[in-house]
Amino acid sequence: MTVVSIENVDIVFGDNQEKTLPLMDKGHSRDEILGMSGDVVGVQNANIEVNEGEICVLMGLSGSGKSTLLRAVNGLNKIARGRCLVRDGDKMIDMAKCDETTLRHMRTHRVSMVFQSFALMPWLTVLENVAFGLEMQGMPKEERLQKAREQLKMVSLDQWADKKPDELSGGMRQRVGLARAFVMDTDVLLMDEPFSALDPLIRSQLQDELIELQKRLNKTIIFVSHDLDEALKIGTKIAIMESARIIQEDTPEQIVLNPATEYVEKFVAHTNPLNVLRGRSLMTAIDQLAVKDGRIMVNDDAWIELDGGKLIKAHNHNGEIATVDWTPETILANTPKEAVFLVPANIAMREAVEIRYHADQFMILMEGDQCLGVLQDHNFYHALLGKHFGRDESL
Ligand SMILES: Nc1ncnc2c1ncn2[C@@H]1O[C@H](COP(=O)(O)OP(=O)(O)OP(=O)(O)O)[C@@H](O)[C@H]1O
Repeated sequence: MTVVSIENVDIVFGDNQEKTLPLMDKGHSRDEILGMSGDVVGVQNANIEVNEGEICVLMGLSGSGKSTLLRAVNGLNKIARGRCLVRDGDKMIDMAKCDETTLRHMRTHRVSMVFQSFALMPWLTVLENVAFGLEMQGMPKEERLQKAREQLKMVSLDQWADKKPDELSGGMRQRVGLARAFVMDTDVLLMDEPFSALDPLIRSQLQDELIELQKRLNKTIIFVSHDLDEALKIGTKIAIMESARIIQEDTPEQIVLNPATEYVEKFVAHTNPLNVLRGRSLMTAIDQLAVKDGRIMVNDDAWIELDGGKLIKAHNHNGEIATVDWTPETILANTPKEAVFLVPANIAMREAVEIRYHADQFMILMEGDQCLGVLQDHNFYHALLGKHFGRDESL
């Protein structure tokens, strides 16, 4: 179900929109337009659909338009053209065109925002800060303090309820920010670089907590980040922005495998593929393996025999090799090191590397009883060195 739908959105800062919009349509660049009309193009022709339970990350360099687009979703930025629709029950409300009463209703019940600067009120306690938004919803005091307490527990800060924000570390304050957003129980959460001011360990921990909270609460989240590793970790969908435009929108794995432009490729070149890539995109497919005397050669020493795609045997020069049907529950220490592991085709690269670290042999990727391909060391090196753009068919 679509919860947020951004349709052909243009956002322009400045007073010359009648002049600027036609310049945009003629294909002038953002810099040219700044020179010609004095206006800054914040967002140009953005289109995104975010479904219930998705985390959509807007990613790009500073100034690319991420925050501008995010702020349009709760009506903080004026839209020059296009629509920004947010679900309200069975209706979609255009945040750019609705009246003040509807906008207030949407902001208190449907969309809430978490900022990079924690924006806590220093004179209120941690508990009161979390409960503050509920007061705006008109909830009675006891009920809102109770809800705020539950939420603080979820971010492990219940012991800190009566402290003031300045008695907390940055990471703790950002957790209060998260609790304050989640307590509102709105369907949509907008998060503008909420973790970027934190040191890497705390940041990674909060990312994990966000993913956990999200699993439990099934919110729809739009998250701004300039860090592709963060985007790949938490995003179910990533929209990459450059100079006010969305230049690629895709799943994390597809962004890493098929960067649309050099700009995206530069980001991807610095990421760690272990948590993103899956067996199917790393493997050498069965039909790419050489066949000698009816044997499908995995490497110089090992081969497999198939019948209608089903595995009959795996061999090497010592004879037949035992196989292990791997599942995520398999305890590697209890499995033979000499075995060929049969793994699901969507196995995460990290899991496959763990198996290879334990076992001496290649792996076979399975879909049901069908062998799709094999994974061995050069497939991993290939991905780790970022050579998976435009796959090398000779593998
Ligand atoms: N209120 C404003 N008035 C004028 N120009 C603005 C305003 N807000 C943003 N801009 C301009 O719009 C462009 C996009 O800015 P935006 O803050 O959305 O980028 P960003 O990708 O979020 O960058 P950062 O990561 O640095 O926050 C920039 O050129 C910026 O100068």
